[in-house]
Amino acid sequence: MPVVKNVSRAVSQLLQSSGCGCGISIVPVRCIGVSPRQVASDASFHSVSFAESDHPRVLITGGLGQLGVGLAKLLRKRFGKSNVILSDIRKPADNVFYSGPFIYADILDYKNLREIVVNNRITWLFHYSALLSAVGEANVPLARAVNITGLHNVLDIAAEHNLRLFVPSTIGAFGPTSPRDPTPDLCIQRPRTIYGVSKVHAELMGEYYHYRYGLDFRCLRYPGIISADSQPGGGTTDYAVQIFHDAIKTGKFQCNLKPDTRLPMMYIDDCLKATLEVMEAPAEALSMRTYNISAMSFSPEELAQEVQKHVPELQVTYNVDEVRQAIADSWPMNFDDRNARRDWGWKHDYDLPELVTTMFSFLGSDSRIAQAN
Ligand SMILES: NC(=O)c1ccc[n+]([C@@H]2O[C@H](COP(=O)([O-])OP(=O)(O)OC[C@H]3O[C@@H](n4cnc5c(N)ncnc54)[C@H](O)[C@@H]3O)[C@@H](O)[C@H]2O)c1
Ligand SMILES: C[C@@H](O)[C@H](N)C(=O)O
Repeated sequence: MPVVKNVSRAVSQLLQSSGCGCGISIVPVRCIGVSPRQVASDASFHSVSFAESDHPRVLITGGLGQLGVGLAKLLRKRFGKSNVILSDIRKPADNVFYSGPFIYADILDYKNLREIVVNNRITWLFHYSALLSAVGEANVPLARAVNITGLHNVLDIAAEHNLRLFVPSTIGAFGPTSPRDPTPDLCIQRPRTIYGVSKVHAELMGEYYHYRYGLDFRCLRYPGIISADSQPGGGTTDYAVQIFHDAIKTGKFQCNLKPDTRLPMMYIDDCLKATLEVMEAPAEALSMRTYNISAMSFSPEELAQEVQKHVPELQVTYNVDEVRQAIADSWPMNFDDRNARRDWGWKHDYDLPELVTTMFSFLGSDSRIAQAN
């Protein structure tokens, strides 16, 4: 198949000349065929001005979840609206659809994904599609397909087209035999969820592709992320978002984790800032390809106390979900992120009091139960 050979040779030469230094960069090109699908072309986002071409051309997969829309907003501010394409398999809300390019992309459809990357001349890919910890345990075959098979598709396309690839990992990539307080970057990782297993797999595969094929793979292990304008997608740390909504709406919150369950957490702005920073960091600054990032660590009772400073009438009860509790009990309590701070200057802005104040100012604490009564 001459086309395959030529592409393989060309990409290989490109990688070697980009100085990955490994000298064995035969990219894992899959059989190139004619894709049955054509991505609808949108003249406004295919015509790129000279100035815009200086910026990366970005694709975000799984972009309609808790984190993707915020990431698109941040990247569009930096690289221009038309240079950042949000994608998912779900239908976007009007405000998302009209805020910039959106495209359907199923990461399990290799050809469709490749076509999007080629047609839109993508150079950076943020791979956000995943099933999180609790929903993953409820549907292991689907979690395995999306989190592992989907990742394989993304890795091959990224290597084949010389993309810079960001894949988020998680505190969930550690397990009960990892040191939990604090958890360093490099230690034993034996997670007990399909989510955690798939994320360790992603870390290892990404690093393998980096050393084997020169793929510019970058990965951060996120703590539980807290956001005001987007809902979490079925994880163990979701309670830390729900408490704000319930405090405002009903003044009552039922927590599905025990009061003293301590987990690393982060406000979304810090998470997205770190993601952009590590993607923009010069390659020579990165002594590793997968970093822990940390901001704060708290338990439900500590979060409730801080929330009660804003909503003193909040009543908190506990009704433990055994699946989520077992997951939380196997995860880090504190994250050691010294390597990120040293290598590329990571620094968080939000501790617990700032997080809670920011959440209430975003959600409008004035509209809390007092008004509903
Ligand atoms: N939110 C957190 O607290 C947190 C913490 C650590 C790591 N992460 C990681 O960050 C990433 C984004 O997290 P999130 O909270 O936005 O997740 P989310 O569950 O809210 O969103 C995931 C998105 O993936 C999409 N998806 C599912 N199957 C797909 C498929 N076949 N093709 C394309 N898209 C598909 C879903 O429609 C959904 O919109 C994930 O990889 C997650 O593991 C998140
Ligand atoms: C921690 C993270 O990966 C996600 N919020 C979960 O709880 O599954």
